[in-house]
Amino acid sequence: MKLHTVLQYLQPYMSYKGENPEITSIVNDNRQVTAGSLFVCIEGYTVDGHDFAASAAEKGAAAILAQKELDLNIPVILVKNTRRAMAVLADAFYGQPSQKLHLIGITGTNGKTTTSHLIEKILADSGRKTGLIGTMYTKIGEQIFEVKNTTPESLTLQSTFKKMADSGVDSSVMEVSSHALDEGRVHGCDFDVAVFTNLTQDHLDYHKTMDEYRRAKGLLFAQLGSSFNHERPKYAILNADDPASAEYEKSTAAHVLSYGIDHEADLRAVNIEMTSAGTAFDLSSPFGKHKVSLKMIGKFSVYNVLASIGAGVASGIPIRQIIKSVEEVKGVSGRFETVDAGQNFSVIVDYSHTPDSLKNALETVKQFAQKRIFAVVGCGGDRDRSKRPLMAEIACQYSTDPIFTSDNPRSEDPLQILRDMEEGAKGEKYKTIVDRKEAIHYAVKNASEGDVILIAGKGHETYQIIGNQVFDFDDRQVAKEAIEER
Ligand SMILES: CC(=O)N[C@H]1[C@@H](OP(=O)(O)OP(=O)(O)OC[C@H]2O[C@@H](n3ccc(=O)[nH]c3=O)[C@H](O)[C@@H]2O)O[C@H](CO)[C@@H](O)[C@@H]1O[C@H](C)C(=O)N[C@@H](C)C(=O)N[C@H](CCC(=O)O)C(=O)O
Ligand SMILES: Nc1ncnc2c1ncn2[C@@H]1O[C@H](COP(=O)(O)OP(=O)(O)OP(=O)(O)O)[C@@H](O)[C@H]1O
Ligand SMILES: N[C@H](CCC[C@H](N)C(=O)O)C(=O)O
Ligand SMILES: [Mg+2]
Repeated sequence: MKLHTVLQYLQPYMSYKGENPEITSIVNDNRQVTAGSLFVCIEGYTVDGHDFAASAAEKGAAAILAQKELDLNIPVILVKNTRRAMAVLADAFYGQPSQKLHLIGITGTNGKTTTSHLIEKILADSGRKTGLIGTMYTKIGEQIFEVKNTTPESLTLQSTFKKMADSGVDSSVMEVSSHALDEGRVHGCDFDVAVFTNLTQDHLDYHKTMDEYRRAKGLLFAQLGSSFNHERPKYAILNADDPASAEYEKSTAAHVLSYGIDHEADLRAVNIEMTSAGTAFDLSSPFGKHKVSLKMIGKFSVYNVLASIGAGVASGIPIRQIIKSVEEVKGVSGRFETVDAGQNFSVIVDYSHTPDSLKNALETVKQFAQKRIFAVVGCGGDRDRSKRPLMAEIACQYSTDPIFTSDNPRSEDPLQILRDMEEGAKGEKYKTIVDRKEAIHYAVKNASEGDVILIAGKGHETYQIIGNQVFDFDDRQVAKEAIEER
């Protein structure tokens, strides 16, 4: 594509009449520059991409997109906001691929990964060829690719959509993080269905206040197309039991389908019955009443299933078929996953890393624990500090044997993270074991018949980040070894 062609998409932002080289790729990392690249300089949170412009030019970049003057011997195109311009160019360069897909976005503090997998299964079972983008990986058909972020930046995202469309994918499900909405990583994404799971505390290191966090998540609904294309209707699937939904309903022009348990909703679960083997409920919906019998447990699973049913209905799939699909799901990797090595107590590995998800997980455990509940809990470093004492307090309140340990300390001192946690547990009985492996072994060694151990925070993760080193670490594996050692 010629530089002038690429730039025509930025006309509202700039005018440029210089050279017109061929643009072979658009990148925002100088390490990815090859001959003919357009290098986009992003002012980041840790470094300034403008500092890598000279290196990009040396590596053969054809042009630079910047928001600061740069003195280089290749064309430098100046715009006010490179992140925004990058999203516009990404969409154009890859041929507006999201318009070729039935695109479903999911936002909310907890449940995005789980819900996205449920929706993917519903779509796949109905004969669609699916793609998925989220915390664990990107999936194109059956192929799996590693990811750095839950929601990638715009260039990666749009190139992924193009790969999906090129390989015959017709429907794609993605997690949309609040960071991505705030940074405009999803600008240009033509969502057909936007799903809201819930809003509780997390990420206040980034958003500062709950109001700002709520506003960021709301962008997904505000940005759903505001024109009524009746051949391709847009839907917002909102949680009637979460107060933020009222605001999101006001901010979207899309059709709204609500779901809930405690409040009136289009899709409502009533008569919920839970056992340690599963959850059954009656679904009332505009399409009649249906019995649903899940293999997953917990009230939160019912919410995720209701949200997925909403997305399925909004995707034109018959409700009976949707129910059949969700009834088959055993669970999602690292989410309330049981570790079974023949022991006479339960071990559950879960990805709860927020106060609300930890409380939900422990409340669910309480329903079938016969005696003690061990909660092995840590909090991530370089993340919202204010959730640490809250999570510690919840661990003390909802378990009999709270064990505070490390999650991914990242650049922080693991002992300081534990001290932050301990602030929330004053006067309570708990144990602190900084080494996660030791903490898991301690719980396993001390558990007896009928007890439950919840190992929270790292779920599917197969690593632990301490300082800037990444160590192999898998809670499920470590728990298994500990059980075998008993
Ligand atoms: C705080 C935050 O949102 N950071 C994200 C942000 O990074 P940044 O803007 O700070 O980038 P930077 O590292 O300073 O680099 C600036 C520019 O210089 C470039 N660069 C940098 C180094 C170099 O040698 N050469 C070079 O060209 C970079 O490519 C970039 O263009 O933009 C990057 C690209 O989109 C993200 O990968 C990065 O996520 C980091 C890894 C992160 O930890 N983010 C977390 C907080 C996050 O976004 N989490 C949510 C999930 C939350 C949830 O699900 O609960 C997510 O969506 O992942
Ligand atoms: N609907 C829900 N409401 C509250 N808690 C939930 C819900 N669904 C799952 N959880 C809890 O939250 C944990 C994380 O779930 P999941 O990975 O699906 O969320 P996520 O929103 O994708 O998280 P992340 O923001 O880290 O990507 C689960 O392990 C479970 O304990
Ligand atoms: N998406 C979340 C995942 C947290 C997982 C937890 N294990 C941690 O490292 O804090 C985040 O980036 O904040
Ligand atoms: Mg996720």
